[in-house]
Formats: sequence, C-alpha cells, structure tokens
Amino acid sequence: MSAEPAEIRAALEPLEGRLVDTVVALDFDGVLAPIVERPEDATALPGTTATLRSLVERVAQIAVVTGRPATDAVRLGALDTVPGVVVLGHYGLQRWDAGRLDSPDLEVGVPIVRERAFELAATRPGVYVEDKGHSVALHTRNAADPGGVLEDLRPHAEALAAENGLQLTPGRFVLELRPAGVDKGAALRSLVEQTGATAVLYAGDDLGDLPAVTAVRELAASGVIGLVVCADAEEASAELRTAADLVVDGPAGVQEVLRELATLAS
Ligand SMILES: O=P(O)(O)OC[C@H]1O[C@H](O[C@H]2O[C@H](CO)[C@@H](O)[C@H](O)[C@H]2O)[C@H](O)[C@@H](O)[C@@H]1O
Repeated sequence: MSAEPAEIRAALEPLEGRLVDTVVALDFDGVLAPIVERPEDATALPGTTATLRSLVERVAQIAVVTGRPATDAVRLGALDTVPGVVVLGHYGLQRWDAGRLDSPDLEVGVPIVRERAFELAATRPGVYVEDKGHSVALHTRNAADPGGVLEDLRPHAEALAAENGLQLTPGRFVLELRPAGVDKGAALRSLVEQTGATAVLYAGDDLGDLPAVTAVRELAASGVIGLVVCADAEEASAELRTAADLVVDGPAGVQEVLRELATLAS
C-alpha cells in the first residue's frame, strides 16, 4: 500500500535543512519510468524532468543509477534536459555527466555470451535479447509463461556467466549477464564520497537495487542519514519492499516524494 502524504512528509523530515548535502539517487525502470512490455518503449513518467529540474540545484547531486547503458537512460528519460543530473549506467560501470560519457572497454566474455543468448532465445518463443553493449539481458516478460521460462533459462545463464567471467543479475522477468565487480552499492558509496554528502535518498524497485540499500545502511553507521524508497508494484522485489523506509506507488509515488522533498528547507 502506498504511503499517505503525511507519512511521506514524516519520512523526509530528517532531511529538512540539509538538502544541500543530500544525494538523491534514483533507479530508472520502475522508478522514473513505468514498466512496459518492450525495453525500448520505456519512457520517464510525464513530469519527471520538471520535477528533477525543481530539485537539482538544491541538493548535492541527483544521480540516476541504472542497469541500462547510461546513454539509453539519458535518451529514454530526456535526462539531458536536466542540467546537473548525472547518470551511472550499467550498475555504475559508466558515468554520463553533461553529455560526456566515461565508459570502460568491453569485457572479453560479452560477445560470446551475446551469441549464446540469441541461440537460447531462438528456441523459446517470446524471449527477447537486449544487447546492451557491455552486457546482455534475456527478457521473458512477453513469453506465454514469463516466470517459467525465466526459471528454465536461469541455469543456462548461470553457466554462461561463470564460464565467461561475468555476473548474473536477475530482475523483473529478466536475467542480465554483465561485468562483475560493480554494483549500485559501490556506485552510491562513490557518489556520497565524491560529494561529501551527509544524507542520501535512494529509490529503487528491483533486486539490482539491493546493494544500494545495503550501502545506505552501512553509510548510516558513519553518520550519513539514509532514506530508502521502494517504488512498489505487483512485481517489485519483496525484499526491497521490506527493507525500505517508505513504500510508494511506482513512478507516480516517487514523483510525489521528490516534489515533497523540493519543499524542504535547504
Ligand atoms: O536499473 P534499472 O534502471 O531498473 O534497469 C533494470 C533493467 O530494466 C529494464 O528492464 C525492465 O524494464 C523493461 C521496460 O519497462 C521491462 O520490459 C523489463 O521486463 C524489465 O526487466 C531494462 O530493459 C534492462 O536493461 C535494465 O537493466
């Protein structure tokens, strides 16, 4: 059940008077953009960029932290219309900032995995391969039995990841094969360190967001005020929902939180 406005206000209270020292980190799919059947059709909920613009100069940093390639999230979210926002793509592997993209070289295992992913999809109707350059995602949302096909694919994906030095990250009807050694938790810790922030708000919805939740809790031990928001929906991670301080109704609920945040004193 989504938080009432009074509950949102109460949760944000510890950030009153310290906006300027707060990092606001937001997942993209399911948090800024409603979930849709085809990844390429995702787009930020109307009002997102206006809401981000109203906040961006008042906080230490707004970052979109996503499993997408950074430039995909920028394009789908029109994030280049929000000066000051940074986008950490591929779970923190890439950084996009003011039109400049920092991205490492491709992992050697990725081309092999890509080829094999297309083979696995060819024999499973409805399975879609998202070629993300640095990673490969097998989507089952449009299969007749999305959960069943995901479980059928899982051991193949696990073996492929292990054989090619990659990491398997499951998500909402998706299995992602991606470079190991990066996650949203490490990305968030770096952001807080770089900005010297004393508070952090993180909003997520899926399994790939859990390392960021751990980071928020660990940062609290060193005095950084943390608030975790779960953008809820039928498919949101139950673990994330339980771990969150505030549960709101999908991207519309996240926008409500951000609008309320913008009313706080700096
Ligand atoms: O970290 P995120 O920004 O949440 O990205 C995670 C993955 O999201 C995308 O897939 C999900 O959204 C799709 C569009 O709504 C949906 O069709 C799919 O079922 C979801 O799993 C994206 O396609 C992946 O590349 C991201 O890694």
